[in-house]
Amino acid sequence: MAISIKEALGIIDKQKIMLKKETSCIEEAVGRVAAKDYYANIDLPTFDNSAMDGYAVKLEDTGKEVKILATTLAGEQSEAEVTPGYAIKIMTGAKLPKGTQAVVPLEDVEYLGESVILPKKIKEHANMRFAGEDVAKDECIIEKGEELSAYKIALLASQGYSYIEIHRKPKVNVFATGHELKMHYEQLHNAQIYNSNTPALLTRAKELGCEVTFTGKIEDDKESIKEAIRNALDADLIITSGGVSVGEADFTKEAFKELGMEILFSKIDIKPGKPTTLGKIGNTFVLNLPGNPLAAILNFEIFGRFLINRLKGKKSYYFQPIKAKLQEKFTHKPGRDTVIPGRFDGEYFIPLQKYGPGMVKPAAIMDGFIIVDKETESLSKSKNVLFIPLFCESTTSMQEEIITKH
Ligand SMILES: Nc1nc2c(c(=O)[nH]1)N[C@H]1C(S)=C(S)[C@@H](COP(=O)(O)OP(=O)(O)OC[C@H]3O[C@@H](n4cnc5c(N)ncnc54)[C@H](O)[C@@H]3O)O[C@H]1N2
Ligand code: MOO
Repeated sequence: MAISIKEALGIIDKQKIMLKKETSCIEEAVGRVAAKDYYANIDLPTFDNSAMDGYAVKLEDTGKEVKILATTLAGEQSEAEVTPGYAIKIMTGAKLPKGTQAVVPLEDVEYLGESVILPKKIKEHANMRFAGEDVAKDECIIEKGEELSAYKIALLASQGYSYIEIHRKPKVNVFATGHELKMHYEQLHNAQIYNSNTPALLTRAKELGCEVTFTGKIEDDKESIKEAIRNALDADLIITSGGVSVGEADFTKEAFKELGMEILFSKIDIKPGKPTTLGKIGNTFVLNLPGNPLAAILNFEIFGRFLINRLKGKKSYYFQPIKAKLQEKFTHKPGRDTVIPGRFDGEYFIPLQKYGPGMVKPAAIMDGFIIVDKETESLSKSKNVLFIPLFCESTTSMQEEIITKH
């Protein structure tokens, strides 16, 4: 019996995942997932310091002439103290001398040689940066399960961390069977087609942070397929496409079955992709996607991506859709929850004009998709839809307004 999309995701959610760890230097850890919590070793800033090149002063000297007592540069520890009638010249980032109540920028004073005249208004604590105002010592800076961006790596570096414990990349093995398939570097003969699914799944899994292996083209007999599966069982996930429906001349399904694959689900109430199957042999997950290219890709984006995020050890692995408006009224044949690929222009979701399950181009031009509920017959223009993006970087071919105004 077919299960719903949510039930299928629920099954993936409940799986116990065996996560392995490794240590990496922080610069190599971008895109990886932290395997433990990291805490601040020091306050940031580490000491009170100046935000401007200027003069450290007392507030009571506002508008007065003060003598320049000393100069302090970044990296220096000044012994001098600010007292009434005196200012200490200070550079950006330099430790604030004792007694500082504000820093006045160089350009705001009248320079008289050995003294300066301060402005008529000085705010308490102006241009002063305080220890711990950015990061407080002992606060958690990276949580276990967080994906490491370049800027989280900067945060680790600012705390003196050189190495970080991360989860191992999920190992993914991608498979191709089907005697009509040729690789793009081979010669096509009558009624043959190029295998576009394997390159799609290989590169997308890589893009999502997996270590990917391609088990070349396998002979279309059961023993060869079984041998290839046995060789791939050190992977966390084997992905295949094709041979999941009811057609003849496909041994993929049988080969997995004979190797003891436990079926987690085998039919989903989804269009396209009803035959998408997830199983497990030992600790290796097996995702059998439909052969139809768009069906394979859309189902990979829903179930494969979700599973990979779990295999990466990410703590936030649920989809976070973007609320978009539907550009035009949309009609839908009720029956199955349906995945509609489309574009997102920052405000509107625009379904693609053509998107048959056997097509390749729609996946290349979509920004993401919406999933229309099986009982929904139509969605009105401007209706809010839940858009699931493929990529988060939002760019366009035309220059757009980027400044927010009142
Ligand atoms: N009588 C029925 N026929 C079909 C049904 C059904 O329920 N009853 N389901 C249809 C649906 S839905 C889909 S999806 C496909 C799924 O079929 P398979 O997963 O068994 O895939 P194949 O038959 O091997 O291939 C389908 C289609 O995709 C092309 N293909 C396969 N692999 C690749 C690849 N690596 N790169 C590019 N294209 C590929 C293949 O040539 C076929 O055109 O079955 C429907 N039929
Ligand atoms: O449901 Mo199939 O998976 O149409 O393409």
